[in-house]
Amino acid sequence: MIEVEGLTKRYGATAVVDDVSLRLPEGRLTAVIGPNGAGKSTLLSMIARLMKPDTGRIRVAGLDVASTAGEVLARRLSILRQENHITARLTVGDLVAFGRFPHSGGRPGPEDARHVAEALAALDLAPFRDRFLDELSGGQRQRAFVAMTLAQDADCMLFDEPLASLDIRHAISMMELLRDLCRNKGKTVVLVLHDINIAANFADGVVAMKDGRIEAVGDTGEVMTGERLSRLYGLPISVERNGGSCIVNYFRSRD
Ligand SMILES: Nc1ncnc2c1ncn2[C@@H]1O[C@H](COP(=O)(O)OP(=O)(O)OP(=O)(O)O)[C@@H](O)[C@H]1O
Repeated sequence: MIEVEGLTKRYGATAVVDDVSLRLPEGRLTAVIGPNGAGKSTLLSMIARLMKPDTGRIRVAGLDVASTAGEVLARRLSILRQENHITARLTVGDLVAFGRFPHSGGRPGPEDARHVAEALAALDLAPFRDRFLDELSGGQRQRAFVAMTLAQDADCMLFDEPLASLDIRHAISMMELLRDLCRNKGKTVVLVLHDINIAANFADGVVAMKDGRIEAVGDTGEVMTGERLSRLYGLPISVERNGGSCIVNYFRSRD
């Protein structure tokens, strides 16, 4: 469970996250959607204590994020940010093993090795284990960072645009993997998504943000309506539901 209360972040006079309150229950996959600059990354960064809010409180798995020791928080919460630059020359296996640091303290045991192997296999990366990160394609590198975050095995996992650079097969398989982690292991997964079709088809719940505020929050079917999405993005959008699947159609804003 992630609980956010009255969270605000300002740059000068502009509140880029403006009095946001949210409860994201455990065992659910929540997509955060909204236009560029809506405040999605800022919200995730504050939840993960990478950025200090001006006001507000955040609790993750019952822990107050502002006052919990780093090593305790890192076992409950992981985040993968939008941009990941690592200057050291690391292999995929080394990177994913870093995810175990909060558990292993730098002295990995069999349990750590198991998590690393599982994360590599889940992200289709076993053949790349000994490759250096700068010898991978963009999508392979992105999958390696996601594998590192999974290996951390935190209760709550935050991902900022995890599907960036992924082909459609890997994107779908990553969403299935994250959904299974929620369903079968009770994880709480929150991810910023720009692909609203994928959000509509995989997320249990959606948080729609614009101008630093929550425009809508709730179950995916309630939030992802043509009317709401058109207003959110300022573009004509319709949503078709067919059995269990959902198609979001975008129209050109002019001829
Ligand atoms: N250091 C900063 N100084 C001033 N404004 C900033 C700073 N960092 C971010 N912002 C502004 O905060 C707002 C929210 O940014 P944020 O990255 O959270 O948006 P986002 O919804 O994640 O956008 P995107 O979809 O483009 O990734 C933006 O308008 C951005 O320009």
